[in-house]
Amino acid sequence: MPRTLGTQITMEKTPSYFVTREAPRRIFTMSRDTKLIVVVRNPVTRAISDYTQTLSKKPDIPTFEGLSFRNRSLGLVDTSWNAIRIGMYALHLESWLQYFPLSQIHFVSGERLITDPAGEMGKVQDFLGLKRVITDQHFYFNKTKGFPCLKKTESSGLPRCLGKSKGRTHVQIDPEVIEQLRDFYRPYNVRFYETVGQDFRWE
Ligand SMILES: Nc1ncnc2c1ncn2[C@@H]1O[C@H](COP(=O)(O)OS(=O)(=O)O)[C@@H](OP(=O)(O)O)[C@H]1O
Repeated sequence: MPRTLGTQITMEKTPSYFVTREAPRRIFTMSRDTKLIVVVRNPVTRAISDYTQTLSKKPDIPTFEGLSFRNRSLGLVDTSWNAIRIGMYALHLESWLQYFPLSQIHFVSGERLITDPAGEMGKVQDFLGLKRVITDQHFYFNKTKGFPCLKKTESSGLPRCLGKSKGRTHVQIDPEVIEQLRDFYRPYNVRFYETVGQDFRWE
């Protein structure tokens, strides 16, 4: 971790920590005061996004429909496939709660991060105990990108959107498979909402 002054906070971003079994203990051992931020989105959309990203790097992989099930006609979802397993948020959260209180974990809605980036960033700043510096004035909706972008960056003063790998057009998936996955995730989602005390309204 980089060294910081007393007036600074260190931030580190590794999406895989949330689903890595040893991560909570290791981070707790390093600093029990660490604040954790997790961006969560509808696990079905997340799985399709994950698959779309992998497909762009390895075009020969099997279909999403094929990878999602151990036995599709029996509705047996393959929970060993990472794209599926990662979205079982309630399970992963349990490991973190063995070390960190819920008050030290903040969940950002991936959906609201797109529809209301300033609102979500406002809550992140509050959670970190920072003055709300990032506001609505920092964002604009870029029609070409189809996502909110920054009006200007600190370094160049120019507008900046996220790169091509963020906000790809998703692969078309059989609607029946989407329905099966929604059914699969529902109990995990409900348990997750109950644990964090927030309904993300994923349907
Ligand atoms: N402002 C803005 N611009 C572009 N994309 C945005 C933005 N806000 C959120 N998102 C969503 O971020 C998704 C990609 O983030 P990831 O977490 O998958 O990235 S990574 O794991 O760090 O590579 C990406 O997912 P996909 O749409 O599936 O590509 C976006 O939906």
